[in-house]
Amino acid sequence: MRLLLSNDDGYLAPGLAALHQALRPLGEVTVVGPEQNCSGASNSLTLWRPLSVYTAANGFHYLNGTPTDCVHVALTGMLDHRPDLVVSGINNGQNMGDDTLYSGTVAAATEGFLFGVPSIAFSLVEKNWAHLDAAARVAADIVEHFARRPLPAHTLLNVNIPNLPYEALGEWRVTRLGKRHPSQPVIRQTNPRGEDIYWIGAAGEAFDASEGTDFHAIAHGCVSITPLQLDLTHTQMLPTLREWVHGRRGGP
Ligand SMILES: Nc1nc2c(ncn2[C@@H]2O[C@H](COP(=O)(O)O)[C@@H](O)[C@H]2O)c(=O)[nH]1
Repeated sequence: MRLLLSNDDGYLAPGLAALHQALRPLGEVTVVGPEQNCSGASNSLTLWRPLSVYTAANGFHYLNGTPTDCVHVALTGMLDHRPDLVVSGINNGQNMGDDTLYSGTVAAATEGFLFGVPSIAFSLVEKNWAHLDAAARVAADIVEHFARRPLPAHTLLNVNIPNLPYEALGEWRVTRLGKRHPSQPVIRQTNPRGEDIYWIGAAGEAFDASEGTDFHAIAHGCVSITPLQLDLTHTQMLPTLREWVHGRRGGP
């Protein structure tokens, strides 16, 4: 297999190194990661300045842009081949429910998906890498299974892995995204120059963690595998909106 790896915690992050180490035996692995931590970067693309690509001593490429930039540049300007799989992570923390909208880790995989390459995002649900070795083994198990039984090109998977020793991990569960309550309010402070500054508050607690969700699977020690799609059309609203539009008086 030929794999393209990226992440959003930065090219020096332990999660990327562990993922690379775990996937190397499965084929040819190219790494293109962001120079900085881009957590929360979502699908942002850098359009207002050029990007520069560098190569670290360990052979990882990195660029002064976002996770989406990394995969975009790799697929359209660096690689002389189309990878069999784009793999993003292993994220330092969970990407469940609404997190997936803000996540740079998911965004890197999404960019591969948009270019027609099957893609997988991996996140270890608790920060600070306690059982990163176990998460890396799970990532290799899933990629190996994909190699044996490929999924269609239009595959985008969001995988969350419990923070547990490998032997304590439960089954792989196919899940849907749960939902969170809105984020906590910002934290306002004053800087040394007397100006207000704001820290984004914590993510909201789970609102829908019912059976079948990613939250539920993780709460039961299982690996959560969620298939994602990108069509944001709110189809259930279409009839209501048509009525709303056609209900205009004297309108065209
Ligand atoms: N509102 C907040 N959201 C948070 C916070 N920490 C994490 N998050 C959410 O999780 C993802 C992390 O994903 P990443 O792949 O971008 O690292 C992030 O995008 C948010 O959705 C937080 O403190 N507050």
